[in-house]
Amino acid sequence: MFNDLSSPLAHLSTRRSGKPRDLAAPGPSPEQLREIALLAGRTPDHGKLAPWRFVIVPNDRRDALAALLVAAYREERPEAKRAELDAMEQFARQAPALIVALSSPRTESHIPLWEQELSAGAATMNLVHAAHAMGFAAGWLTGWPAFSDRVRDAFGAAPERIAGFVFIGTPARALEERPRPDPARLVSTWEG
Ligand SMILES: Cc1cc2nc3c(=O)[nH]c(=O)nc-3n(C[C@H](O)[C@H](O)[C@H](O)COP(=O)(O)O)c2cc1C
Repeated sequence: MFNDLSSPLAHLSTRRSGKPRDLAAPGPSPEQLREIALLAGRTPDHGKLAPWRFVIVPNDRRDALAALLVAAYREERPEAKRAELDAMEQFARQAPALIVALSSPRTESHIPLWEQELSAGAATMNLVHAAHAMGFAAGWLTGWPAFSDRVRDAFGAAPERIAGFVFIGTPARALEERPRPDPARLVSTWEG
């Protein structure tokens, strides 16, 4: 069984993301989506900088997102084939709900950028955890859109970066396990 919510430990040991393209209704309500983002604000960060933020993409803005991704992709790759543009459209439209997680580093701070970016990754993971704790499944994607300056500029401004597109909904097909790290390589004991 995946995503067993009977206890925090049960959830951590059965946690499995949903594939965004396989996420269907029901998704979170607008209030739940906001709550998910607020819950992810409770993330460790050195220096209390909160070097991340979350942008909710309402469903009535998905067409606008699709148009943005297609235009940005075409601008960078004028020779793009129809299938590539279709993939951008599908990316923007998949799953019932979407939150864009931004890494928002404070460059004036003495806290190293690396630490701020680590915290942004942790905050994005907490978005996934919050969505799962509410009974949904989430999937964290980056792909081409996360590395396009034009797309980033539609959500924020440099030096911000898109940490991830977190899609949320209910798995329309049974989740399948993916390979997990070899415990022998994953954990060792320092022998000094
Ligand atoms: C930073 C980051 C970016 C990712 N981007 C993609 C992506 O673009 N496409 C993809 O198929 N999976 C991507 N993944 C992996 C998915 O989130 C994947 O479904 C996830 O690793 C499933 O693992 P889980 O079941 O342990 O949550 C990304 C993961 C991370 C952490």
